[in-house]
Amino acid sequence: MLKMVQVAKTYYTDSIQTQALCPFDLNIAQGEFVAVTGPSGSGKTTFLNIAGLLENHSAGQYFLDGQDITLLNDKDRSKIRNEKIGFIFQSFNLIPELNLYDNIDMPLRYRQFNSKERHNRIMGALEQVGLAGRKGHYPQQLSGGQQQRVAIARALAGTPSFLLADEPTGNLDSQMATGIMALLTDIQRQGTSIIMVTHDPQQAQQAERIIEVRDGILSESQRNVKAAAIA
Ligand SMILES: Nc1ncnc2c1ncn2[C@@H]1O[C@H](COP(=O)(O)OP(=O)(O)OP(=O)(O)O)[C@@H](O)[C@H]1O
Repeated sequence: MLKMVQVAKTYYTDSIQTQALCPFDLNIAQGEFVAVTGPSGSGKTTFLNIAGLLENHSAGQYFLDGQDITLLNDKDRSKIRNEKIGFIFQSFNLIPELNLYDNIDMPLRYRQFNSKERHNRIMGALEQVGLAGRKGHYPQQLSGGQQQRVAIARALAGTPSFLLADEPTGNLDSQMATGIMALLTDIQRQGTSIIMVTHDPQQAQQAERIIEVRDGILSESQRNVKAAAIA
């Protein structure tokens, strides 16, 4: 599904070069749950931005579902980003002026779905996160955990190849965080791959694979046999 070959990232600012990511190879298969950990400034966000096509890599090749992303222009990259990648952020990133239904509809409007198809996708996703009854409510009428569920529904409604989650429980108390982790595990078991950046070692342990980033170097600890066995 996702294949990176000798991908690297260097930032050039004035006369300063920062090698944010050293060349690495990575394969992630359909349905895998991968946690990305590492200290502040190690390169996690850079990795996530490259995987999510929000930033260009400066070397190497990135294949998504067999397609070489490296060769695409900005317009085609945006299209693939919208169709194949679902984003979940620490701060939910819902639009306060829109109700839950319309929040989920927003990215679908950029796709070629008719209104019935969009409706079915929105309601299906809301049901999956247990909030179908709240579709007319606004984000501020929901708890933090519920808002993150809506953000997950928004990501799922587009049936992406994978979800990219950046500290998805960073703004939640531990009970809500547990609920969100259970939901993500459920989604992964249904076949959607998840790549999740987390500072929380306990959360990382719930993934099947743990990638650690240190000073721009990616390394993978042994497959998490326990999580894989439970899955
Ligand atoms: N736009 C940029 N221009 C120049 N350097 C950058 C840029 N973005 C990131 N860097 C540098 O690249 C390195 C990796 O940064 P990155 O944000 O990926 O780390 P991180 O692991 O996500 O950190 P945190 O956990 O604090 O968010 C850092 O040295 C950072 O200063």
